[in-house]
Amino acid sequence: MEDQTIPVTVLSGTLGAGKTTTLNHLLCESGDRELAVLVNDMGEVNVDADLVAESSDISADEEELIELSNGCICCELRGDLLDAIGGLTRDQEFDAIIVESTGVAEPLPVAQTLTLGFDQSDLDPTEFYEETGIEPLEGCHLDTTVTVVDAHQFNEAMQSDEILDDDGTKKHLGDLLVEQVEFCDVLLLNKCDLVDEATLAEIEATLETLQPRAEVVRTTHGRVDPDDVIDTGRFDFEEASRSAGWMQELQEPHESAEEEHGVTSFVFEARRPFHPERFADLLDAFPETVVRSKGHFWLAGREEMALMLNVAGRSIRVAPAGNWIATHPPEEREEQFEAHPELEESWDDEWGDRGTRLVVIGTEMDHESVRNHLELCLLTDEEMDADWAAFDDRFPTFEEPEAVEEGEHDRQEEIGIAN
Ligand SMILES: Nc1nc2c(ncn2[C@@H]2O[C@H](COP(=O)(O)OP(=O)(O)OP(=O)(O)O)[C@@H](O)[C@H]2O)c(=O)[nH]1
Repeated sequence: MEDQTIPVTVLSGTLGAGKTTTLNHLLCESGDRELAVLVNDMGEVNVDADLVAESSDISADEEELIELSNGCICCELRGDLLDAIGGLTRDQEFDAIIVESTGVAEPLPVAQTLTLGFDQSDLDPTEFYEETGIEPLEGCHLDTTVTVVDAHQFNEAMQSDEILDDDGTKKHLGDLLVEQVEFCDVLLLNKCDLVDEATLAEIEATLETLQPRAEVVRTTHGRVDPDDVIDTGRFDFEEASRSAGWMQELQEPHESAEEEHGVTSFVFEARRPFHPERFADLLDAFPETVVRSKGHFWLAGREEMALMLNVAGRSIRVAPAGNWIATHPPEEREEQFEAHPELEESWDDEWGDRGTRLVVIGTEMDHESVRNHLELCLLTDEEMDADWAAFDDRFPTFEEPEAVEEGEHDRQEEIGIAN
């Protein structure tokens, strides 16, 4: 059923991608639609809000332009974001609300705040309300999440070593870029005027592989048809959380050799562990043709815990991925078998569920060579019989593996040995 409440669109995108330009275009082209906008800047002064006010007929003194400064709406300003939207829906008659995030904001926590705040999901929001003191909002719904991608900077950003600081949380530019691409309904490939057709087609193919569910729209100076990004009805939290290309690839792996503009992928699987020193060496010099890799792996000497590899451009992170089921008490193991029969089928008599499953997505990537590199990191027959604890292991040590959930970036540690 169509939601009759006010649709909210969230614009994300790295610094300078063209979010403000797109917002201005939407304000100019909104026609009969009354738009309210909410602009988030990290600094004390909201430069973007001033720019929006300057170049459109909307004014910061009026109710329809709200600034949220000195913080980030994906972190400490989550409550302020909901308060501001609550104020807009209570006091004024608007047809749609647009939220412009800062260039370092992660879209998932923003969407989570909005879906919980609007009580739009099946998740239990009680804890969230208690933590934030927020009342559930009525009268609006998260409708479309849009990521603006700078076509001119895309390849450079993916190869960049630049580290961004989002209020203490450090992350690579490529990592943030991939996160923004993987979690959205519409991708605006902006600054198309600065890039040739072949490069555009290649970036488009990468974007479609990273996020197969999103609509990709090419734009110049953010000139998008407002109907493509406002009141589209495209957002669905559960679907958005599951739709990243790497996740789909892990669920239904297929070696995609039929390349589209050189973008291909494969799943690497192994039932013996990586040698910690050789795998660390490989991550230190990971093939540049790999754009994205994600999945869990087994490191010799870490028989309690699975580790998660997260490669996005030049960013390489390793985080705990929970204890192997083989370490669980037998009754819990039985429960897992009932819930996931395939687990029992692939169970190893000696090692249980321990193993490696990584999706690897790349541009002009030599599958054989990347596969070979990974295979050479696996323990040899001789090493399988050696004392694994004696191997040189410079991966970080992690505590409390069970408590960590994928997506909780603040607990993920920069690997330190890569880059
Ligand atoms: N050539 C070209 N320039 C563009 C295009 N879109 C935006 N720009 C320019 O790129 C610069 C950054 O654009 P903004 O809209 O401010 O980017 P933003 O994403 O809001 O940036 P932050 O708020 O700093 O994160 C401005 O100088 C724009 O005029 C485009 O399609 N082509």
